[in-house]
Amino acid sequence: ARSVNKKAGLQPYPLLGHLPQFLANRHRVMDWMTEVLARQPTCTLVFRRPGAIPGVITANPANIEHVLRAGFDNFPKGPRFASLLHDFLGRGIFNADGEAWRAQRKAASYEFNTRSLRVFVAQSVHSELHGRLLPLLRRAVSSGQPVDLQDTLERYAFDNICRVAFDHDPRQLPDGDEHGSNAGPAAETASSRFADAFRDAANLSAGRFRYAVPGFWKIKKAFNLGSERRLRESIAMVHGYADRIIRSRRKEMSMGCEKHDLLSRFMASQIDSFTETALRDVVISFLLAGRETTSSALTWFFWLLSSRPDVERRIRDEVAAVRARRARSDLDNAGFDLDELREMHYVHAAITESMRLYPPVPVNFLQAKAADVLPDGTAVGAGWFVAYNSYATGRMESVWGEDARAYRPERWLDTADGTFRPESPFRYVAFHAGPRICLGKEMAYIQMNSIVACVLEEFKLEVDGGYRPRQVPSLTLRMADGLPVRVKARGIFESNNQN
Ligand code: HEM
Repeated sequence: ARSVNKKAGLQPYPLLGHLPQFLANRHRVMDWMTEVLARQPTCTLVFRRPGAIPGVITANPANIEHVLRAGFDNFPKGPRFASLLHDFLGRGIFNADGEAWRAQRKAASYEFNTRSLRVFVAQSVHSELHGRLLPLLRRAVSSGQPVDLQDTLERYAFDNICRVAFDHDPRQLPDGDEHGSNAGPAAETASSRFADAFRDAANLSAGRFRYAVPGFWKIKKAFNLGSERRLRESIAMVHGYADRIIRSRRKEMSMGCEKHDLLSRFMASQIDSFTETALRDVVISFLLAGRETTSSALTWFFWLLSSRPDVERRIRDEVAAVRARRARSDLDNAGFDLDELREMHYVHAAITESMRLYPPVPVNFLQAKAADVLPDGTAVGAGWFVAYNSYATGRMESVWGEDARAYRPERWLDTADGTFRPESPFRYVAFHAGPRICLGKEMAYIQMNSIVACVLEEFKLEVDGGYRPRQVPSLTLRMADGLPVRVKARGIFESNNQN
C-alpha cells in the first residue's frame, strides 16, 4: 500500500520516509523517479529521509520555471552542493553563487557569444574529428575489433574542450597516422596523467553525492582515507598542471602572443580582476562542463539510432543533400562549415530528441534560501533542496503527449517547412534554463552535429541487438559498461536508400 498509489502518490514510511523505496530502486533510480513523478498529482514529490532535511523533486515545467527564473535569487546551488565540489572546482562558475557567479557569468557570456570563438571551436572540432576520430573508426573497420564508443567520445570531448578552454592538447585520442590500440595514447605522458587525474577527480567528487549517510565523506577527508585520499591526490595533480599552463600563458601573452582559447580571452579582458586561482577555477569548471556532457549525449544517441534505420536514413539523406548543394570550389572540404551545419534541421532534431529521453545532466539540485510555495501549491521549507529531474520531465505524458516515451525527431520539426522549432527551455530542460542556462549549448551542437554528420556519412555503427545499457547517474548520465560497437564502412557506391 505504501508503494506508488495513483491517487495519493508515493507515501512515506513513519521515521524512514521514502528511504526504503529509494534503496530498493537504486539500480534503476531514473526510471523509478519517472514512474513516481508521473503518478504524483502535479509531477512533484516531497522527498523525506531520516535525519535529513526534506526536499522537493519535480518534473513540472511550471515549478521548474519558478525556481530557475522568477525565484532565481531564492534558489541558488547553495552551500550543500558547493561544499561537495569545492575541493575540485573552487569557486569556478559551475560551483559559485551570488556575486562570484555573476561576475564570471558576465565575462564568460561575452566571450562565448563572439563569432571568433565559434570559429575557433569549429576549427578544433574539425581537426579532432578528421585528424583523429574518423581515422580511428577507419582502423576499427580494417581490424574488425569492436570500439567502446562511450570511452572514445569522452576522449574526443576532453581533447576538444581542453583546446577550447586553454589551448592545450592532452592527446586522448591518437593522431590519425599513429597505430596501436583503438583508443588512447600509446605511452603515458604528463598529458595523459592529467586526463586520468581529471577523470578520477570528477568521478570521486561525484561519489560524494552518493553516500547513504550524507556527510560521511567529511570524516574520511579529515583522516585522509580511501577515496578521499585518492581525490586529494588527483585534485593536486589537476591543479598543479593547470597552474603551470596558466603561468606559461601569462608569459606568452606578455610577449604579445595572440590566442583564441577561453583562458587567453579571460586573461586579456580580466587581467586585473582575476587571480591565478580564480582563472584556474574558471578553466576547470569549463573542462568539467564540456567533458562528459556531449559524450553522454552522443553515446545515448548512437545507441538509440542503432535500432532506428528510418532515422539514420533521413539523417544520411539530409547530409547528402547539404553536400550536393556545395559550390565546386568547396568539393574537397571533408567537413561541414557552420552555415552548412545550420542547414541540417533533421540532424539537430534527432540529437535534441535523444537528449529529451536521455539528458546528459539527468537531475539538478538547488537549495531554497527562504520558505516558498511553488506554482502547483507545494510548500518548500527554508534550507530544503529542490531538484528538477530532466530525465523524468522529458518522459512526462502531461508535458509531451501520449507518445512521450517514443523517440520521434519529427516532433521538433515544423510540419510545413521542416525547419527546427525550439521548445520552451522549462519543458525541455536538458540545458538548464533561466539566467544560468548552459553557456556551451551552441558549442556543444557544433561538436555533436559535426560528429553525427561525418560519422554517419562514412560508417555504420552496429550495436548487439540484445545490449541493454545500465545507467550510472554520476554528474552525467553514463553507461556503466560503455557502448561496444562494430564499425562498418559504407560502400562508396552504396545508395542513400540502403541502411
Ligand atoms: C550536450 C551538451 C551539454 C549539456 C546537455 C549541458 C547541460 C548543462 C546544464 C544542465 C547546466 C546547468 C548545470 C548546473 O547548473 O548545475 C550547464 C551549465 C553550464 N554549461 Fe553546459 N551542457 C553541455 C555542454 C557544455 C559545453 C560543451 C560547455 C563548454 C564549456 C558547457 C558549459 C557550461 C557552463 C560554463 C555552465 C555553467 C553556467 C552557469 O552556471 O552560469 N556546457 N550545462
